[in-house]
Amino acid sequence: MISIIVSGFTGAMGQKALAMIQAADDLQLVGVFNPHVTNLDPAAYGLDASVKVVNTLTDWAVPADVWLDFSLPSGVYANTKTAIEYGIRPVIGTSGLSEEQTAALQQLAADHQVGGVIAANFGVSAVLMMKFAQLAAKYFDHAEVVEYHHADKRDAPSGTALNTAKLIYQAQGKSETHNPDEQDDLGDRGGDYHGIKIHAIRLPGFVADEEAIFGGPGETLTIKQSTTDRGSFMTGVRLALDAVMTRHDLIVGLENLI
Ligand SMILES: NC(=O)C1=CN([C@@H]2O[C@H](COP(=O)(O)OP(=O)(O)OC[C@H]3O[C@@H](n4cnc5c(N)ncnc54)[C@H](OP(=O)(O)O)[C@@H]3O)[C@@H](O)[C@H]2O)C=CC1
Ligand SMILES: O=C(O)C1=N[C@H](C(=O)O)C[C@H](O)C1
Repeated sequence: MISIIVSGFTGAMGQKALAMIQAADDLQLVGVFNPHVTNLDPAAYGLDASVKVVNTLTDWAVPADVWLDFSLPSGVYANTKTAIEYGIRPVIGTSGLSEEQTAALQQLAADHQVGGVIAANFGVSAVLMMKFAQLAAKYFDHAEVVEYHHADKRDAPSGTALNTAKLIYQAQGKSETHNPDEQDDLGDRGGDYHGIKIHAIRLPGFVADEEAIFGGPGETLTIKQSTTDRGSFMTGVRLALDAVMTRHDLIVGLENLI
């Protein structure tokens, strides 16, 4: 039995995670966390009386095997740090951790011998999209990333888009160059990660799509994945929940598990 705390439990992904845990015989929900909730009665959220509802990280008092986090970029670092300090294995889906924060958390996890996973995307199609983009980047000097998300998404670019740009940059081994005469009066050319432009679309109707577009002399290559149901992320979450039980390091990227 794996005991789990779900952080960000009132959100879209938190709710999917609760449903997945409640449907599994070998997973047990022991706590939920959101600093903004004031009602600490589990019944108010349709949860079993044994589940602790917590709204502060101070003096964390709910022991668990795993801290599953789908919260917000503003809170994810403190949440993960607290989990590790209390010996709770972090499985982090929340976007927005910087490279410095990720490195600091990996060091903290190593110091405490706590296993964990940080994954920009738990979807198999997105993980493959990133792997294929990494491969294509060796053959193309120019790429742009486009991500399409639901209108409620609070952060931009998506963690997946940023991670894709990072992988492309690492594979190319150099920053991309652009037409020096380019003019961008309205910011239409998007965000910039070492010259790789990132464009973020926010529209109702989308769940999460990401694409990497490569261009070379006389040809282009588009690698695109589409998420049509958040339930698809739960396959990867389940993989991570099982994996962290036997790991003693903090793994970054689901591709390093599958
Ligand atoms: N890795 C992956 O595969 C996926 C990752 N994500 C990422 O997961 C995160 C959540 O996405 P989504 O569920 O759609 O977003 P939502 O905005 O629906 O949910 C976020 C929830 O977190 C709560 N919250 C706010 N601050 C904190 C905090 N410090 N600690 C704990 N909970 C907090 C919010 O409460 P309140 O409303 O009161 O502020 C809200 O209920 C995002 O970063 C998103 O990018 C999403 C899908 C897949
Ligand atoms: O907010 C979302 O919805 C998603 N967020 C993650 C991200 O920022 O990459 C993963 C996926 O794109 C869905």
